[in-house]
Parts: sequence; C-alpha cells; structure tokens
Amino acid sequence: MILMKDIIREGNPTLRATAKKVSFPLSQEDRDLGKKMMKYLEVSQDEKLAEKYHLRAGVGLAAPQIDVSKRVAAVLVPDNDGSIVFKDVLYNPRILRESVKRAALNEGEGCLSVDRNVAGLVIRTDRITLEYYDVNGERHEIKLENYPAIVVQHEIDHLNGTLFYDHIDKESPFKLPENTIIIE
Ligand SMILES: O=C(O)C[C@@H](Cc1ccccc1)[C@H](O)SCc1ccccc1
Ligand code: NI
Repeated sequence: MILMKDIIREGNPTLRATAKKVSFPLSQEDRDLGKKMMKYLEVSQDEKLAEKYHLRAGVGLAAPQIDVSKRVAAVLVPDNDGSIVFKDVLYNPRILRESVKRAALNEGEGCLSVDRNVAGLVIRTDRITLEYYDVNGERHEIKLENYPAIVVQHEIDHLNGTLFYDHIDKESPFKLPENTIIIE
C-alpha cells in the first residue's frame, strides 16, 4: 500500500521530469501501478483509515509522485454528498480542447508532494475535453468542468513536470485575470 513515505517531495528531479507514455496492452506492473494509486486515494478519503495510516487526503495522485515517471494518474473526485463525481485511472491522458474561460479554486491548491502552503490563485482552464485510456486499453473522450477539470489538470501537470504554484502570478498572486471564475 502506498504511504506518505512513498510520495516524493519538491527537490526530487522526478517531479520536474516529463513522464513517459505507457504502452498497451498494459504490463502487469502498469496495471498494478494504477490499482495501488487508486487504493491510496480511497484510503486517504476514509477519515479513520487515513488517520490509521497517517495519509494526507488526496483527490488525485500521479505516478511521478511515487517516483515512477510514467503517464499514469488516478483521480477520485467525491461530491459534497459523498457520491463520486469522477473516478478512474488515466493512462496516457491528454487534454484535447480547452475553454477560453479560466477558473481557479477560491482556496488555492495544495499538493501531496509540496509540504508547505503556497498561497495564490492557480489559474487553470474551466472546461476541458480529456482523452485517456483505461486499464483495458479503452479510449475515453470526456468533457469535464470546474472542480473535476481542475483536479485532472493538476494531475496532468505532474506528468509534465509542472507544479501548481507554477501557475500563480508571483507579482500579484491574488489578482483575478479577465475571463476567470472563482470556484468555491
Ligand atoms: O498532489 C496531488 O496531486 C494531489 C492533490 C490534488 C489537487 C490539489 C488541489 C486541487 C486539485 C487537485 C491533493 O488532492 S491535495 C489535497 C486535497 C484533498 C482534498 C481536496 C482537495 C485537495
Ligand atoms: Ni500535486
């Protein structure tokens, strides 16, 4: 099971590398990789289990964060009522289309690989068309908006060596650019 000790932190070069695509049919290793990343998210979102295993809650986890430079990311986005908005392991995810409209989370962003608070608006695209392959090699093309779209962009950033604070305007971190909505 993935524990916090397995998650690499700022300064580890893998976090700044461009991860490599996986090939299909997936090797057992790449199947298991996706499975254990999703397991981390499930356990981290269970209050009791997260406490038991000292896990930071996560709605997404990218393979580079456990020092595996492959284009694989697990996403588990719950709704406020505990239902699931979006859950899958994304193999070779790619953003096909981006809206002109931008979005940023009101409370900014954090990262399991960043052990400090970096304040500021993380400016992202509000609506995306996402292409990815699932564990069976099936191609998916889906539209996401608002919070799920933010989470997926955060994870795809990890596959490209980008961290959330790269998107914060250093001069004026809380400036709201034109055409940008705040997501509460
Ligand atoms: O480090 C990661 O990739 C996991 C992040 C993903 C993320 C952070 C902020 C905004 C979108 C995605 C963790 O989920 S950070 C912890 C967290 C937990 C629950 C809700 C929001 C953030
Ligand atoms: Ni992160």
